[in-house]
Amino acid sequence: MVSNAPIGSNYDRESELKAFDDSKSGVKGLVDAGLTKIPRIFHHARPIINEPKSSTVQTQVDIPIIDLKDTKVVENVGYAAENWGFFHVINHGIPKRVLDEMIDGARGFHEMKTEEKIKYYSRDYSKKFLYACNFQLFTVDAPSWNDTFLSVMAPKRPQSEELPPICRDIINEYSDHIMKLGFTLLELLSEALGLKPNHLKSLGCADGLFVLGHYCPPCPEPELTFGVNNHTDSGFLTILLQDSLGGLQFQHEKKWVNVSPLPGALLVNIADLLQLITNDKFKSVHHRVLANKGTPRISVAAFLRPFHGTDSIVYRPIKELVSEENPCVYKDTSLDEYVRLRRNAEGIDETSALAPFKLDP
Ligand SMILES: O=C(O)CCC(=O)C(=O)O
Ligand SMILES: [Fe+2]
Repeated sequence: MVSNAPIGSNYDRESELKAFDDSKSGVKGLVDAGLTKIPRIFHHARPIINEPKSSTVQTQVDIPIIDLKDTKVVENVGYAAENWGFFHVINHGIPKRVLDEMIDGARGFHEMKTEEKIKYYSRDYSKKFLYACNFQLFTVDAPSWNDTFLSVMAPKRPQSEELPPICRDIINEYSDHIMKLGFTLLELLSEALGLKPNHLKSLGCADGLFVLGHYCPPCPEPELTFGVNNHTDSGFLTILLQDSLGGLQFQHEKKWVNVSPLPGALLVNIADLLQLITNDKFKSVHHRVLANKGTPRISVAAFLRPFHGTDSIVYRPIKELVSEENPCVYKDTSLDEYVRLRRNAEGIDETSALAPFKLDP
């Protein structure tokens, strides 16, 4: 594996990672302890401080806004999925109260007393609810400055007592809404592909729902790390709720675009498996979150994805989307192989996690 580890980083990294993980209090714990410099394990090999800003970030870009009540919604959503991979959705029908309570619930969880929160700290992915600092803490070259909880909401809801009381009700309510919205989006995307409305749903694109609550506490040296490392999402579709701070950027025309939060809107992005089954028609694009000095940033990402235990399922481009003019570009790809190779590719920034599955690499 290519290493992105900072030059001169010949310290006992494994021990530092382990000691940090054993504390079970995440990056929030470090900040609460009054840290003024970030630990070396968080130093990125290619930090934001080394990026020539003017040439890498586009500032004045209007990202697509999809109005679900617009008569041209199918055409609009298809255009955005093909040309941007990211779009805002408005008139989605989820009440503002639910969005606000979901952000507050995620904040409430991460700001609980450490002794209550550490009960949930785990890397046992068979659990329905767990929290950790970086689920890939030990495999990435530098972790993100971010603590996350993960709640597996479909195909089967967790038992009530598996969810923390502080956010139990809102995670359930939010997930009901997100599932409905997810079905609507999959219908629109199916139609935009010229398929029957239920096509993507019938392929299992919304069988699994993971809800992730991210918390990026203020970072004393934001220029040396990232709030969320550069990545593409691994499922089919991601629906993101973010607070008003901003910091998310995605790749468009080889530059980073800043996503200014749009109050009341949700941000949707195409993930890798949807790019694969649409034979590259829809684009799963790289994105990242900048760390910041000032205020904790909260975001909630809902992943529509396959569910645990479906590792042997094989994905391939939808046959209706393949033709002589549009030949199939992917080999048959099993979920477990995709997950395994994806892990190996972490930290190699611009490489698509789908690259190993291309027929003509
Ligand atoms: O927090 C964000 O804005 C983005 C989170 C994200 O990209 C993810 O959870 O995959
Ligand atoms: Fe993401």
